[in-house]
Amino acid sequence: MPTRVPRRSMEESDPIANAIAPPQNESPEEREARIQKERAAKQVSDAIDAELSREQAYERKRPKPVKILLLGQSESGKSTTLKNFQLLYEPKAFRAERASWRAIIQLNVVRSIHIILDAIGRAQNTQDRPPSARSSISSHESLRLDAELVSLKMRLTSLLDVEKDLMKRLSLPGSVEWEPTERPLTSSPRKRQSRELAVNSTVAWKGAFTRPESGRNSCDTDHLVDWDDPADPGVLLHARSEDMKRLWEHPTVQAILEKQHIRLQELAGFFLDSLDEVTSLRYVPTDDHILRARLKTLGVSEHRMRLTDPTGGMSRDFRIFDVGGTRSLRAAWVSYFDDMDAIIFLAPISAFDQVLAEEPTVNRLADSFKLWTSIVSNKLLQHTNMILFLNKVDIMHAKLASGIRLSDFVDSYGRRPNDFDSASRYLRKQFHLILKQNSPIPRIFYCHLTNAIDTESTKYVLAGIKDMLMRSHLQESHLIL
Ligand SMILES: Nc1nc2c(ncn2[C@@H]2O[C@H](COP(=O)(O)OP(=O)(O)OP(=O)(O)O)[C@@H](O)[C@H]2O)c(=O)[nH]1
Ligand SMILES: [Mg+2]
Repeated sequence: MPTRVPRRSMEESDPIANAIAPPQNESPEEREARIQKERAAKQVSDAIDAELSREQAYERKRPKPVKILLLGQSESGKSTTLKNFQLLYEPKAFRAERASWRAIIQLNVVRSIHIILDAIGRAQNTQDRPPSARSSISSHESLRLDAELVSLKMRLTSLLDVEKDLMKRLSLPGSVEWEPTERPLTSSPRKRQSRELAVNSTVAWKGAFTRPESGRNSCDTDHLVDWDDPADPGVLLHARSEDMKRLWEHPTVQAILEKQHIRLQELAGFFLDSLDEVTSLRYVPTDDHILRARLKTLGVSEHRMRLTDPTGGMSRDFRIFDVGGTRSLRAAWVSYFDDMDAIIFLAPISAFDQVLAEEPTVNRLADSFKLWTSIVSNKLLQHTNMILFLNKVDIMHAKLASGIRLSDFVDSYGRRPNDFDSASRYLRKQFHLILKQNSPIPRIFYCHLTNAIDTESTKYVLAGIKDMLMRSHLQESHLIL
């Protein structure tokens, strides 16, 4: 026969009731004081509840933010486009970050110098080999390093310390990584190993270089940098400025770079033509320099800004998402596809003769076409506005003008003229065709030829996009007819 378990009292079975039960043997005065306290606590709790419901009601009534996702392969210009948005709509905050960008530009300079030193090293190795070993790379044989070049090389090796110092300051735990990247600058089979700095966008790395007392909205750029810092790498860069210039302008260096197919001017974060400014003692980057600074993105960063519609005077919250474009990071994009109002897809058309840093067998333009196809055909994005930026048109102009032929890399271009208008029209048509043939439901093709480091022209493109999105967003919210 089952034995009956006696029912426990409420206090015994419920630990919460147990905890808040009045103490035993309470005197009438103690009871009164307790009741007063409980009444006051309930008033506070009711006030918090009322505030929460008011906030929830406000959130429900408030129009949803306009969401924009920036997509495209690595180095396509996503972060640069975000910088343009910030410069246009949050100029104070953008400029308050100059000290951090100063450090990145210094790193970019040192990286370019290292690429040159590595190239000289390779040329020297070739020269030092016995003639029998040199026969297969005979194009390097005519190069001779003069005494000046050898001593420049030795002196500039000290810049390694600048790199180390900047890295130490940037290296908040988990904030940055050195990405070992293959960096072949052309489709040439020759591979070169070089390292590129990448920052995890979720970490506040920018704080490492801004003086705490300067504040985020400080406009006084001179106060952003700690000029008395004895470890400021700007001092050594200034001391080596002439050496760097002589190295970069040295005819033998130019010949070595050409022979090794290295086009430094096209490299992200190229500042060797601005060494006077960048290495001056009290250098603070201009807006243009910040746009040209290169820092690879890891992860996804969200930027919030409040934009105003100039006609109706209405304001809307905008959220812009910037992602890392390297192949290994693309799987993370899909979790941001839901609920986006627009995607700005960047295809750097000047990269038609380059390969991916992370996958040296893949042509960069082919990768952009493939990526665009997969984005426009994605069902999760069928209602999302697609805005295509055919970016880096400045480099495209220069490349075609220098005689590099699009048809050598894009067979279907055939015998069309090798000028910018024909080439850009052709590529634009190909991207349009892909959109038409692959979109799950018909959509408008918005396309702009852009140079994201040119603030003036980009300003108009972004303002147009903002107005278009604001209007369609308001219509959807039934706030305008
Ligand atoms: N000349 C030129 N340079 C550009 C243009 N757009 C971007 N850049 C430069 O190209 C480099 C790469 O741009 P980013 O914006 O960092 O590229 P990203 O797409 O964010 O790259 P990941 O973060 O690796 O995905 C930067 O140094 C930019 O200054 C352009 O239209 N013309
Ligand atoms: Mg980026």
